[in-house]
Amino acid sequence: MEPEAVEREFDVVVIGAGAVGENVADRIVRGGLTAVLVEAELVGGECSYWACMPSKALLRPGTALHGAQTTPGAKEAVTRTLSAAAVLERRNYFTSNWQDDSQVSWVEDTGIELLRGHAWLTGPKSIEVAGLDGNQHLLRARHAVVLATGSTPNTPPIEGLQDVQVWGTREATSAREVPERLTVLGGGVAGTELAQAFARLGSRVTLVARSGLLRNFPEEAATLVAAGLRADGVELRLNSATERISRNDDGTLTVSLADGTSVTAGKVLVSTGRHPALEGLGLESVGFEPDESGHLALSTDTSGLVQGLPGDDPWLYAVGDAAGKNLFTHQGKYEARATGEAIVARAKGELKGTPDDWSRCAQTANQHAVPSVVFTDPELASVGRTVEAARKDGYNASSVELPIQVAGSSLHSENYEGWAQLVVDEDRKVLLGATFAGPDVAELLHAATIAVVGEIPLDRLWHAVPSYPTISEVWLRLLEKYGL
Ligand SMILES: Cc1cc2nc3c(=O)[nH]c(=O)nc-3n(C[C@H](O)[C@H](O)[C@H](O)COP(=O)(O)OP(=O)(O)OC[C@H]3O[C@@H](n4cnc5c(N)ncnc54)[C@H](O)[C@@H]3O)c2cc1C
Ligand SMILES: NC(=O)c1ccc[n+]([C@@H]2O[C@H](COP(=O)([O-])OP(=O)(O)OC[C@H]3O[C@@H](n4cnc5c(N)ncnc54)[C@H](O)[C@@H]3O)[C@@H](O)[C@H]2O)c1
Repeated sequence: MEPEAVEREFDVVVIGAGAVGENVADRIVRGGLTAVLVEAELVGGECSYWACMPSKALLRPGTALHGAQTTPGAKEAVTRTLSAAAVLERRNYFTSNWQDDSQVSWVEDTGIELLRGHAWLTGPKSIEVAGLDGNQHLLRARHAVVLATGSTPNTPPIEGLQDVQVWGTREATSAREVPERLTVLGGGVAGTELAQAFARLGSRVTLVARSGLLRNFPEEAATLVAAGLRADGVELRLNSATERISRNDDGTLTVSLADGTSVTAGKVLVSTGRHPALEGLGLESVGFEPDESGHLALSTDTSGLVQGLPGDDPWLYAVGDAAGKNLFTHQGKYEARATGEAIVARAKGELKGTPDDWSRCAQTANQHAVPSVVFTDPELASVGRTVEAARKDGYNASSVELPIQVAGSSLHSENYEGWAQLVVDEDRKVLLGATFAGPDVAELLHAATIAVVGEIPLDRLWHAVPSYPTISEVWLRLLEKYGL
């Protein structure tokens, strides 16, 4: 006879120990409450093992090499190409060889209880866990349950896709070999980054996008990235719908496009977006049903509190990719810090209702200043609103843009090409957004994030003098062009 599962009680149950779940639990125990973190796979989640870290580890050596190759004096010293084996080895190092011991130690040292297994809700504040130890565990949350379950790749409606084996981003980022030919489906951030990474490692890459490349960014910036990919030999098949995928006798995969042409490669990477991982979580037991597409989506307030639950006990939260707002590790961790603070404050009776904007319990930056970097070469870094988004949101917005041509950029590398844009709220004379594209512009971004979050008036920003000779001098040129 199976032993009866024993119910254990914690102040907070966090489902999912990715970067986001870890940060919520950390804030909870720092606030003096108890937390259990339930994880079905590796502690550290997607970012550490199959997303940010391995993809950036695959990209960085190519960027470093290209940096040297475009700097006279250094380029003469570069006589060889990337060592794919060494790059993959370095990637293995950054994923800790897919072992989570160090993150488990951190969890334990922080005072968070870790439970390995698959969790689901059975009712309000009640969770069941199929433990990896073979036992069933029942958990009861005194104050809150946090869904930090991440996201799941979308499966595009392509005929034949279910019958062949393709790569998702997990398989690409953990690849042990570099395929001779690779077809990438999807012109978003993941597809663009991984197309360049594999091209620089030696694959012949074709990227198929049903519309343009990096459509969520200003066109001038995306065009520079497209040129960077083409220079690396990536064939871009833009505005090309994929109709069918089939396996050939030699094991290769042929992707047939709507224009009648086709692309054949040993591997096909499908990177066509992601949706919150909320299926199988027992959300039906607390009243949520999937939409027509079969997906569940939750709406959350600025503290991460799930909206639409019966009663007024604030107990269910969703953060990070699971909340579906901004699919970035840094923003998910920001949400986690705010949610953790809010749960503690509510438990202590210090927070009633919705938190004030810009307070420690609120994710206010989500509405104004989400930074993101596409780690291609050239890089694309942006924060806040594009001019179109600003106008759509009712702002009286203007923009100023320039190619990046300053002393710092010309010293940085030969034929440096970059582009920068500031988006200005004409009523308040503050920045609503900024975009930079070009080699090594990622580190310019935080200055823009500070300016947007701080709502620094432009006539005060004028006094923030960029050092000479740096690429940041483009700030001065942009403000001059604006009229200061
Ligand atoms: C290829 C790629 C590259 C990326 N690069 C970047 C980048 O450079 N910078 C950046 O900011 N973002 C990047 N992202 C996005 C980033 O990876 C995600 O935003 C981030 O991982 C989300 O963290 P999370 O904790 O919300 O989810 P996850 O990291 O997915 O963690 C969720 C965890 O929950 C667990 N889980 C799920 N369901 C259950 C359950 N029922 N019971 C128990 N455990 C469960 C999962 O096993 C998982 O460990 C990238 C994404 C991809 C795909
Ligand atoms: N550097 C970073 O911060 C980084 C890197 C990679 C991924 N990410 C995150 O991971 C998430 C997932 O990345 P992603 O690139 O998969 O998503 P994405 O939303 O950035 O791009 C998805 C792409 O797939 C295309 N697409 C969607 N359905 C399609 C279909 N049926 N057929 C063909 N194309 C289709 C879209 O047009 C789009 O170009 C992103 O939201 C991003 O936030 C971040």
